[in-house]
Amino acid sequence: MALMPVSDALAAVLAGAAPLPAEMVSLDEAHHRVLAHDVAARRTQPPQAMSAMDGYAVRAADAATIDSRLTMIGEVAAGRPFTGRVGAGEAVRIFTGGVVPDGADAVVIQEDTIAEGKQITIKEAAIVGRHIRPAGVDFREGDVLLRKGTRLTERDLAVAAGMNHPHLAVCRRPKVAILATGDELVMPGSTPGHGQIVYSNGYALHALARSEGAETIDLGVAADTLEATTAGIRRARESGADVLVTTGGASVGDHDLVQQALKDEGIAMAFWKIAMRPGKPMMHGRLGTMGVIGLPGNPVSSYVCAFLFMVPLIRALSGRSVIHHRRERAVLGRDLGANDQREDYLRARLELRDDGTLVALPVSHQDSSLLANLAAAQVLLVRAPFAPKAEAGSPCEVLRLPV
Ligand SMILES: Nc1nc2c(c(=O)[nH]1)N[C@H]1C(S)=C(S)[C@@H](COP(=O)(O)OP(=O)(O)OC[C@H]3O[C@@H](n4cnc5c(N)ncnc54)[C@H](O)[C@@H]3O)O[C@H]1N2
Ligand code: MOO
Repeated sequence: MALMPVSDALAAVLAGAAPLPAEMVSLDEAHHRVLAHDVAARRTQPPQAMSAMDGYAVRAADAATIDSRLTMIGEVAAGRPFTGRVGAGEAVRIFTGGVVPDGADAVVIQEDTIAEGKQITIKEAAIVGRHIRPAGVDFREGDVLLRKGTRLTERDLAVAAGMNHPHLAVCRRPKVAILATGDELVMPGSTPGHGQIVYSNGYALHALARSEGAETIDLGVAADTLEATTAGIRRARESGADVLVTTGGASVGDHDLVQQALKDEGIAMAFWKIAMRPGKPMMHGRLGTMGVIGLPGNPVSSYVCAFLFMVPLIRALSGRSVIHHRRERAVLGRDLGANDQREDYLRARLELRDDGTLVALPVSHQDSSLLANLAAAQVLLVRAPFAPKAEAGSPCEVLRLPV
């Protein structure tokens, strides 16, 4: 049976994944949240022309020559404007952030003056506009500086504050419930019995989902029975999860019960098995409004499929305008043989050569159980189905893994 291409599988996972409803949060809570609407400035910044330096506000024509003498008629500081007007031969003491008084068209910094009482001697010629920030030079009321779909950086929070928005409308965080399966799993720190394996997948899945802005719900590990797996699925639905991510039990073995349990619960299955390595037995469907991603149990398969499918889904539900991983160009660090029908995602190290070239060096063992080289890799090197053999130095495409 032909396996589903990765791009079709991703399109199926994202089909109908609309941004979750908006909620208002304070700026303190808005870091890394996703804007639900465009945000326009509520004020002009700076609202009036302001001094960029400490010195004297003058008429440039009066201070155009060295040793010009001016009379100081007042003072302006940030927040305390001068109400008068600067006339011929006059200067006003001004500080950084002070409103430039009427009549003045330049600021002479104090290092370029000699002050004796109210007499100011100019030691550096003034230039019209010098050291003045014109009104609106940063932004004007109504300017849209933050767009819907933006994941807010700390710099975005500062600009939102500057635009006078104490709260922002952001999309609700997706709730992602994570259910592991497997009788053989024991928790880190315990002493595994013969044939037992230490549970690891969930740690990467929770952290990855949270770093993408999801709220995660830990459904623990279900034993390899239909009852336990079904109970886990039901708890996901009761918790109001937007997405259920299962890991393990996805393949064809007698103890691989996830698909059966999902079917018994009435899943509308979109696909099972994709043309991808690692990750062939991945499945996806919908249980009512809850999206379901059934990840394979092999630790590398579980992580790589989560990175390729769960992450874009979380981004789409979060309302982000950019949801896809971006492929980068690199060159191969070693020869690779021809590929088969499965799109390959090879764990690789990334090196930056002195000439600026990025070199991707696939690790030699790509078995999907090997956690050590997953942790050591910086990128996934993507090889198309049936890609011919390729020599070291030839171009390739990589996806950077999160740091
Ligand atoms: N006859 C076939 N066998 C297999 C096929 C196939 O097409 N035909 N596909 C293989 C591929 S590819 C994959 S990937 C695996 C996926 O298997 P499952 O999803 O059923 O995963 P499990 O059997 O439950 O576990 C596999 C492996 O991973 C360990 N595991 C599982 N969960 C965790 C966890 N949370 N933390 C750490 N390790 C975990 C588990 O102990 C197993 O060693 O199927 C192949 N077989
Ligand atoms: O798809 Mo499996 O992940 O190759 O081992």
